[in-house]
Amino acid sequence: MSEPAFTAVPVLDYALLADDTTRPTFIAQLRHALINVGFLYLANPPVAPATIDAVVAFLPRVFALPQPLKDAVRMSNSEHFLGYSRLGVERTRGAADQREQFDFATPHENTWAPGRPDYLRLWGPSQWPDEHAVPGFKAAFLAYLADVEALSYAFIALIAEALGVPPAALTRFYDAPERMQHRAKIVKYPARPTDAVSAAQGVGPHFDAGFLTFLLQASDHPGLQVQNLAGAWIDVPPKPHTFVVNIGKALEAVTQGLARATSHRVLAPPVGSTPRYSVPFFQNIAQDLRIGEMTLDFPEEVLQLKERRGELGATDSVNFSEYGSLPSGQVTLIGRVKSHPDVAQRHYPDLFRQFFPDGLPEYGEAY
Ligand SMILES: O=C(O)CCC(=O)C(=O)O
Ligand SMILES: [Fe+2]
Repeated sequence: MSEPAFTAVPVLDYALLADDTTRPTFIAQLRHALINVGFLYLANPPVAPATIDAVVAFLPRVFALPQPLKDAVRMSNSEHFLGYSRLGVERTRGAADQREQFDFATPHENTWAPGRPDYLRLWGPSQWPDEHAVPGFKAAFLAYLADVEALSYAFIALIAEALGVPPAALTRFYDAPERMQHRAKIVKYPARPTDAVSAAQGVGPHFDAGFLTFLLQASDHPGLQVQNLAGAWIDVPPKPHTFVVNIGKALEAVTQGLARATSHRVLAPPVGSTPRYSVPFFQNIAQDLRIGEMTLDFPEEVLQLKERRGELGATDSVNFSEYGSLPSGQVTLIGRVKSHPDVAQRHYPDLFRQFFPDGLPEYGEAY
């Protein structure tokens, strides 16, 4: 008998890990969520509420900065695709997303040198908004990043345990922590305008890259949806004091599809709504790995759970399918080029021409 397609995203309580009698329950729930859902809520995560609240309180203020201050840190300044993107400039599945965002990352000095692969230019310093205009934001966000980064490493060890492999089977996909960089962004989804039906795409259907995503739904708005095994869209409404955790395409690839990368999207808030805010954190893997050559061996009883999952229905997401053939950094770079053609045109002109042979897609002024 195969697993029925899920109709809700499971909630896992991190507090269960603190006690040896409840820990196995968490691990079993995690195994189920990885294999049959690809998404979970993590309640009571080990990130202090004050650290989260500080970031949440800043969000409306950062987006309310005068436009010239936001444009001063525009993403097209950055070969690392870090910085500010105006509403409508980002694209998913070839259509414009209706969200405004700042991409940041954990601290990292770029060491790319001419002659080395282009994807090694992807990691580098963030562009922070003017400290005088939002005093304390940078410090609050860096504190948040550090805690979620630590959680992301702790969580990958739990995933190894849930799938019956030693932690090193997964941690070998990272460089030394000081050589890694992980990204996070703050996102604002304004209400959809009255006159445009197409503007309902907050972000179109997609998979995430890398290993894990930790998403903070930072306002009380529905809109996030995930696609179940049968292809139906399931709501993932915000739940206080939780992160939403999902699997990236790289983790799916190295686990031979045991851990599912689940297709997801965000619908823009309805006409007249206040804006929705979110803060996704994306855990990367080392850039120069060809993970198609690095799959893992799993215990037979775990592999059988995959068999029981049955056939996967078609999803609406198509991105990051190149992990089998290209270095991981190149896969990420292609994703960035497709999402941010304006940035690519400026910093990666050859790749830009490859993916946009007809030039910049239409979205108002070039940026
Ligand atoms: O804003 C959200 O809730 C999800 C965003 C997302 O899926 C992404 O940026 O990859
Ligand atoms: Fe996503």
